[in-house]
Amino acid sequence: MISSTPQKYGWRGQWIGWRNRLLASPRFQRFASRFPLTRPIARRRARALFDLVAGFTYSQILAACIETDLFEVLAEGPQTSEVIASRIDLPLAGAERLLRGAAALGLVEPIEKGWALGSDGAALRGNRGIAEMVAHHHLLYADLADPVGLLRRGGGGGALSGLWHYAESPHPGDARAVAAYSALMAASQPLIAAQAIDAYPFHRHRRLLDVGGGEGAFLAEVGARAPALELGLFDLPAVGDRARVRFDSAGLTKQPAIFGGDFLRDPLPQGYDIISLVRVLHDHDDGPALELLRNIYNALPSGGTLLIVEPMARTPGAAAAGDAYFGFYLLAMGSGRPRSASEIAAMLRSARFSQTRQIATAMPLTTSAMAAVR
Ligand SMILES: CC(C)=CCC/C(C)=C/CC/C(C)=C/C=C/C(C)=C/C=C/C=C(C)/C=C/C=C(C)/C=C/C=C(C)/C=C/CC(C)(C)O
Ligand SMILES: C[S@@+](CC[C@H](N)C(=O)[O-])C[C@H]1O[C@@H](n2cnc3c(N)ncnc32)[C@H](O)[C@@H]1O
Repeated sequence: MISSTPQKYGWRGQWIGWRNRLLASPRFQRFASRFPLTRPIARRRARALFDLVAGFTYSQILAACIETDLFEVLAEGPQTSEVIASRIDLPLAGAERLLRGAAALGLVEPIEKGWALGSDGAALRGNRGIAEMVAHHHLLYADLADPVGLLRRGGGGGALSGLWHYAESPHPGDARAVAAYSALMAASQPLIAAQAIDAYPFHRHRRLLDVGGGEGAFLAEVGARAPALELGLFDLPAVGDRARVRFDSAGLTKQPAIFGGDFLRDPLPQGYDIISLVRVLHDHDDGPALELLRNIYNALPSGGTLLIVEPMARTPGAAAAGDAYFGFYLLAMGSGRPRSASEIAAMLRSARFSQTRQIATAMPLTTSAMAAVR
């Protein structure tokens, strides 16, 4: 065990110590909750702390709404408790308990003689990918039942890692193994693609290669927005096969080229003036991540662009998503970590890229972007 030697952290450390002693004092808390000027602040902070303590219950109420298809039922219009109970296949008491809980969270709304979809329920329903994410969270939830154990083990080895470890298995070509994860990624891709397309001028390029492009959901969206762009996709062979099926039915003007291989071992195809890495870099530990960046550097022409799109750590206003959610998600997955924009920029420089620049996106909570030039 490392002994904690007293250290001096300057005036900021002293201020934090004084502030924390005050905030922890029951007498101060009692005073602040009663004094009219501090009462709103005390209530707000208590509410935020309560959400932190009880948030897993809220998530499970949401999971029950998704599993029972409650939002779909309410999207047809307001309904009585009795009708809802029969439609979502719960006893009346159970349905009413769920409806009350969901109403408290803004997901549904009580209305005369019944219930309607709430405003957050409606926003959530508008993004199908979120429902898919919620539905697969039972895997992460199981892994997080023992968070300290997970941290001690260094992550992985649990329910979530089983979903994606095909990529590191000795036979990563198994169609069944890749199906669930690839479908999940494709379903959640619209959340990401729309922001990347709004933020980055793809039409200025001629040929785009999406590395780790999954089933091709990202390319299909970019292709629809920039039809002159020639498209290519690189992923494991079994995943590429799934992309072929999607492209066949997507009605793109030109069929994208599909390359099957291992981006850590095989050379990437050349002749593309932009390569994208969408939700890929953060899946990998630093060593393989740097290998991948070097592989991309070697494939790009001089002046070619690498575009990295993924949630990033320490993003102002989105640190809870980057550092807390994705930090622990990737821990449970068993490899990778969310990196900050400056960490990614440093990795890009060690892979000999230049002109790294962050690209502002509309929703950094789920998507940040960075470009660099060979
Ligand atoms: C109309 C009236 C009366 C008033 C209008 C007022 C007004 C302007 C309201 C705004 C309403 C509005 C437009 C709301 C919009 C809400 C939105 C866009 C909400 C979006 C929420 C997004 C969420 C919750 C996203 C969640 C994403 C998750 C959990 C993603 C998980 C991704 C994973 C696990 C990816 C894994 C990839 C891997 C494996 C790590 O590589
Ligand atoms: C998190 S998914 C992202 C998929 C897609 N870009 C998206 O955002 O929906 C990571 C992708 O990288 C692929 N992948 C992982 N390891 C790989 C490897 N060594 N070689 C090629 N592709 C790999 C996976 O098959 C998967 O499609």
